[in-house]
Amino acid sequence: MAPHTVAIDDLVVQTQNLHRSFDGRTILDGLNLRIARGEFVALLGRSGSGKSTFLKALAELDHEVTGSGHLDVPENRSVVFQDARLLPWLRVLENVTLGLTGADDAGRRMLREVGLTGRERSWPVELSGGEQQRVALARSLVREPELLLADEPFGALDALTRIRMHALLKELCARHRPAVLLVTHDVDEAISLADRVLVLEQGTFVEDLSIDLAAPRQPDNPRFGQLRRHLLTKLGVATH
Ligand SMILES: Nc1ncnc2c1ncn2[C@@H]1O[C@H](COP(=O)(O)OP(=O)(O)OP(=O)(O)O)[C@@H](O)[C@H]1O
Repeated sequence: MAPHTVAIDDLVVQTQNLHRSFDGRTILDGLNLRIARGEFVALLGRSGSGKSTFLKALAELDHEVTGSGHLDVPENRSVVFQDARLLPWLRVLENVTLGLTGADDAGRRMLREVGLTGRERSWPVELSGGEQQRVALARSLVREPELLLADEPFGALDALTRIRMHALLKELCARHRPAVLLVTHDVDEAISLADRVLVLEQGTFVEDLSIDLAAPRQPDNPRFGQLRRHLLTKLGVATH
């Protein structure tokens, strides 16, 4: 695997030799990663390979991660999970601006950006799963984070909604420019969205691939197919 070069003064994430084990079982085995400002990185790996464990380490939600090196992540970061995790007793706009003072206008703008103008006063329970995830994205981006950590954010959505959400996330990232670490099990999602795709296997990154594909990234493009086959092979899936 060729090392990925990133300008040293423009790093948003830097991990050195990150380790995590559970009950004597090594899950992260000395991971080194650098993510540059505004870079979109997708993280693939088989179920149980440690993707969420790695994301939790970057979110500083796991204080038992060890390593002889260090973990640098910005304070201003947001996390989005597979379930929107909205507070049911707060209206949509209040969910977006929770913890921020004087942010109603920014919250309304964000809700417009995610296509939810007119739903500011709705309760979360009145929204579909896709709409709730749009609110979660608005909540995460209204803070203009330097780093957006997303753990299978579209995993629970139907295929059509997922494609719409991909387009939305691309648009939002182009406007707000956070660095992104997107955990996904969906190879096409990774190729469609990311500048760079990592594959985690047996505790280490076995691939760090730049996606050299111009927009629009269509799955029927031959180069898309090549990248898909390459990544599936790295994931141990036979492609004939
Ligand atoms: N708190 C915990 N206690 C014990 N084992 C854990 C804990 N969290 C994760 N693990 C184990 O670590 C391994 C990696 O889990 P993790 O959730 O990071 O995988 P993943 O790649 O995100 O999987 P999936 O794609 O299925 O979500 C799994 O074997 C899991 O059982």
